Amino acid sequence: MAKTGKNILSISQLSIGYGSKTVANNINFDLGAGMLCGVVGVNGIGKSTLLRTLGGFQPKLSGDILLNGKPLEKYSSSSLSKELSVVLTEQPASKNLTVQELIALGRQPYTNWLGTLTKEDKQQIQASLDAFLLNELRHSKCHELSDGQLQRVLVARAMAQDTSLILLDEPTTHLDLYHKVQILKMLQELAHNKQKTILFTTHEIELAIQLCDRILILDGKDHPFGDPCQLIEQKHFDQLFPSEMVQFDGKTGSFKVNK
Ligand SMILES: Nc1ncnc2c1ncn2[C@@H]1O[C@H](COP(=O)(O)OP(=O)(O)OP(=O)(O)O)[C@@H](O)[C@H]1O
Repeated sequence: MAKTGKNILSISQLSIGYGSKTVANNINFDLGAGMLCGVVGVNGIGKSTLLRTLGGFQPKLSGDILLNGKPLEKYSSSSLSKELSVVLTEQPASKNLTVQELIALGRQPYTNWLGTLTKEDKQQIQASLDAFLLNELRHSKCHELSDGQLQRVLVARAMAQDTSLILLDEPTTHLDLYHKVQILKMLQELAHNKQKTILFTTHEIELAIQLCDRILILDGKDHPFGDPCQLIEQKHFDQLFPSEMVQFDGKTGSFKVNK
């Protein structure tokens, strides 16, 4: 089960955007160890912008991002790589690497300048191969993999990096329903069993409701955050899409198309 306690990620009064263009402001939420959190919202509302800001790829406009109690901008890139791993939608640059080699790259923050893998590094790589069912594929080249297999490899690399926070941008894109559920369940297990804090953007709202411990709804106004059941009770999903087309059914936690 997810644990509460000390916050791994603490966001207050955060504004995100590009130069003079504010994409979203007044974002507030906290995540403890062992929590799986989905970020949902309509196209263009700012999910990827938030993820890139939390990952340190672009500056915040204002507000506070605390990672393990320390402002994100105070981390050096080498110390940040031991606290935060990011899985983006882009394909890996080195698709000629084998699955095992790509996952081993997750150990880079811990290896010496020769890149020598210690016993602990090798154990972490093996644990990541096991957790994401990649043993049989360990010697396959990444360019030979299906989208679902590649996504598992990318998340396994983040697991090998062994950071307290893992951010993922749309990890279920291009996957069929079975493989969407598979990857989200693996993320849930990683969060709950290894006490990782995991935040991902998604359009799979119904799956996020079923599997996440917390959901952040980017709605262009208040950005509700909380336990999925609580957000349903407070009717926060009802306004997400224009009601003439799609309606949310709070009893089933699913969306229905108006015929
Ligand atoms: N590099 C950029 N410079 C300026 N504006 C940008 C840039 N990238 C994105 N935007 C704008 O920021 C807003 C939020 O985009 P973002 O990609 O974060 O939304 P999103 O919720 O992830 O969308 P989607 O669900 O379609 O992936 C959009 O209006 C987009 O046009």
